[in-house]
Amino acid sequence: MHSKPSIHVKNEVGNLKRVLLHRPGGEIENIVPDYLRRLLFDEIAYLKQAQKEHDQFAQIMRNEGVEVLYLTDLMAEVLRDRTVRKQFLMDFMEEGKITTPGLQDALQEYFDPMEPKKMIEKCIEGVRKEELKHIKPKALGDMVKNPYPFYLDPIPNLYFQRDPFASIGNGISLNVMSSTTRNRETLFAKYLFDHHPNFKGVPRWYNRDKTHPIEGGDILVLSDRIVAIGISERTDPIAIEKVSENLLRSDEPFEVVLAFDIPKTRAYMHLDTVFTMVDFDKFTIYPGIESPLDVYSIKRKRGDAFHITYEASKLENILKKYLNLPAVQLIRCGDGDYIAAGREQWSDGSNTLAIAPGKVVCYDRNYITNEALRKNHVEVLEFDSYELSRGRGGPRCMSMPLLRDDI
Ligand SMILES: NC(=[NH2+])NCCC[C@H](N)C(=O)O
Repeated sequence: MHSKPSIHVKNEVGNLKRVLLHRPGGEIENIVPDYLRRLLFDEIAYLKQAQKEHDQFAQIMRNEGVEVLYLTDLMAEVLRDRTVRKQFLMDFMEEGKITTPGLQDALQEYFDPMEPKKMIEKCIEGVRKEELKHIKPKALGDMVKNPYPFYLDPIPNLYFQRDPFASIGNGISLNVMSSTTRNRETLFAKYLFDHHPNFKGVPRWYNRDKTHPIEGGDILVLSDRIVAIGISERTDPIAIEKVSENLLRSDEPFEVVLAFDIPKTRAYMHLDTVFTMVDFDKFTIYPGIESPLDVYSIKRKRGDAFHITYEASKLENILKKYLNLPAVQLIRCGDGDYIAAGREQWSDGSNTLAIAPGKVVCYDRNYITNEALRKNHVEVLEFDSYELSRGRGGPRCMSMPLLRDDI
């Protein structure tokens, strides 16, 4: 048992103490129009501006006393160990579909002189064809010509640190991503939790060797008793059941998992694109998912049995009942206006990151929703959002809380 756990997240809104980010880098400049869709982007983004915005986001949190960690720094520490570095590269190549021996050797040679930080950045950025000069063909696959411009694909969605793993209580769900392009992101998380001295021994409620996908944007820790998980385009009910079983059987205080069945569409790919918590009794919600919204509760009964119940009641009532509150407030994206709601949801107006009860970080472009939040006595800290928003994710998607105060 740890004396001081490295993961402690028992709610969505308690004072944020430590957060994990990835600052977008060269991978953004390897997104080309032909592969936009497969890379889950809708537009070509301008990196310099995206980095400026990301730095503003990090600075807002630092100003509020949050310790900001970067994935590349932690991974560089992990890769200082030569054996781990070697194993990581093998795994990374295999998952990047580099399986022919000539190409494997050439890539190994290419990465070999690099410092760990440089190597990890390069893994994320992707490796273009012209970067590898000397490939000694050893198999048919090394010889055939292929017009695809990369040996290793870029990983442009890594700045959405919310998704590859999720902190729940003192453990994590090490996720299986629903797309090939994002699944390599979970390898970084695996190496972090397997090998970084600060993260060893953290319990896992799910693991990346499983078959059914679940992504962190669907997981909301509503309280130390209640976790909400979206059944979405990205998260399968079978994965939700598995996480629930492991979590509810553990010695964590969690008692109920609420599964929210949201529409399976790109615009609302995760629960946190349509529903986030902004205070202990306040939520933002995109009105397009409200009625009907099917919610199921998963509870552990005596012994080892689990009960799954359809919650036949309005969302407000379900939240009141499970969070033990006399009232809850739902604050609508676009302040309830149909056109504004659609526009602002598309740029993640409902995707707020709470850094304290009633204090959230938001994109500045969603000014109607931000005003609605303020009207409802929520403090909103804004930053620029021209470019980061092109990746279809907002402040919550871009951050993985590692430590939060209990409420
Ligand atoms: N937690 C989130 N809502 N993440 C948004 C991820 C956006 C990313 N382009 C994807 O499609 O996967």
